[in-house]
Amino acid sequence: MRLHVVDHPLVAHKLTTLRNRETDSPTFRRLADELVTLLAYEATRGVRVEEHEIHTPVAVATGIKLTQPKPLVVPILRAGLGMLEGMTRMVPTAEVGFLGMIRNEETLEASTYANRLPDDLTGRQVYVLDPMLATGGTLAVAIQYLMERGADDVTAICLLGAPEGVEHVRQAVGEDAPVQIVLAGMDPGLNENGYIVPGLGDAGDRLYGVV
Ligand SMILES: O=P(O)(O)OC[C@H]1O[C@H](OP(=O)(O)OP(=O)(O)O)[C@H](O)[C@@H]1O
Ligand SMILES: O=c1cc[nH]c(=O)[nH]1
Ligand SMILES: [Mg+2]
Repeated sequence: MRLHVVDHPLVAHKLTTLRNRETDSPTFRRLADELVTLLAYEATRGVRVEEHEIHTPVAVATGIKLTQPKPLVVPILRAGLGMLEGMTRMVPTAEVGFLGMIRNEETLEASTYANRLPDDLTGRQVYVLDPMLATGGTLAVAIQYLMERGADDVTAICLLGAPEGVEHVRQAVGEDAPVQIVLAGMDPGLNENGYIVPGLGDAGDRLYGVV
């Protein structure tokens, strides 16, 4: 499993504004959207492509195009929905499937309440979207499920992570798993409620104006 924390001043600048408790929901949504487009650039370096011949107005040229089957993008509802548009803007031909997951705020265990994915994920390259990687329980369950269903390459794009969460996912999927986590930032840890510190609070509530 590979971890990539994006090191770029624009990403850090947008993340700082995103964290600020004074940032309102419309601005939070716009920043999450902008951040995912920047992260997508890094996260898709390994997207599968094949040679593709085209005719320019001047000559024949060999370039590349995305291969079939298309990449599959899976936002984890609710908060992951705030990253979907930014991702599909970068990879417009991707197919989109959905997982609805909720973390029990007492036990911190994740459960799945919605599942709308293609029947067969054999050999699929999957991009999972979820802004927060806290204890890692949610992402570990999601990635394990996608791989059990046949996905053979999974990249999780998250805005913020904590070391405990990354290690939990690593333990769950295994060191050699074809899994990559791309983060805009890694925070020092979690508080007693399983929230990322300093973090940005509840990503879903902030995206969708829940006070
Ligand atoms: O790493 P974990 O400890 O599992 O926590 C992270 C999860 O918690 C948040 O979702 P939440 O359960 O609050 O659902 P929501 O998207 O509906 O807000 C977040 O979007 C992740 O899915
Ligand atoms: O810090 C956290 C942890 C879990 N979910 C969130 O939205 N934020
Ligand atoms: Mg939430």
